[in-house]
Amino acid sequence: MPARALFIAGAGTEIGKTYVTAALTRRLRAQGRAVRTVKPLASGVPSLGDPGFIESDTARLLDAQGIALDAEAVESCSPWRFSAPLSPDQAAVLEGRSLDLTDLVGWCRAEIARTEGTLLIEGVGGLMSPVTAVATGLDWLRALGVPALLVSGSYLGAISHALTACETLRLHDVPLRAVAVSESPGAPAPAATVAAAIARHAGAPVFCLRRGETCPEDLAGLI
Ligand SMILES: Nc1ncnc2c1ncn2[C@@H]1O[C@H](COP(=O)(O)OP(=O)(O)OP(=O)(O)O)[C@@H](O)[C@H]1O
Ligand SMILES: C[C@H](N)[C@H](N)CCCCCC(=O)O
Ligand SMILES: [Mg+2]
Repeated sequence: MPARALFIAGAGTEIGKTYVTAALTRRLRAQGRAVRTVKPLASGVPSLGDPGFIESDTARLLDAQGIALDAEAVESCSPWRFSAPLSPDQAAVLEGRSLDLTDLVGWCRAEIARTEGTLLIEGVGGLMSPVTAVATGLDWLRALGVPALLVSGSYLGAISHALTACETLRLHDVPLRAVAVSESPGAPAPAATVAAAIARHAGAPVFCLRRGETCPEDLAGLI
């Protein structure tokens, strides 16, 4: 039985995708549900031996799954890792490497087929950040044919960024399960106010994770 898969997309980069994905992973596990979380493509990743690796998306997602950090676990979570904190296509060029969308999609499909329960797939950067020289995260998501959870911040401007991503998903017939607003530091408006504004236009349920908060039960219930 293939996994129920969900792609976590961002209205932008460094917006809270990993924070929300890790929180959602912990909540699903607490509910006794089988869940696996992957970040297939990552940039800005130090080498495994670097002390900073513990702050990487891969390390944080493995920790949320209760998986010990070792080379095998890292490879199975994030097979394409690049060190430059840039768009993955640019980071790959700096290492003399390249990536084809067919390989990325093929890997994800194989993981969906072999995973029991729920498979959470964190994207990279924002929804339309390049993932290869010619493809964006939207191309990746459309090729997978799985629903999305969109992560927004609550900074000034976040409403338009989130609704622009929602509209893009709608125009491309990508099912949007929910929007999760992850509170941004120093935002001028309460995150709940930003979430309510997004909810008026998003056409999907909107949830809010204040700073340091865990994943709401009813968000996990939707997945
Ligand atoms: N609700 C929150 N409470 C506390 N910290 C948060 C929250 N949302 C985001 N952060 C923190 O903000 C920083 C950026 O968040 P995160 O790494 O999840 O972004 P991202 O969208 O996954 O970034 P990337 O595009 O690099 O994958 C991290 O240090 C994260 O722990
Ligand atoms: C380094 C950063 N945290 C992400 N891993 C990659 C962000 C790529 C953004 C590309 C873009 O949309 O401008
Ligand atoms: Mg992340």
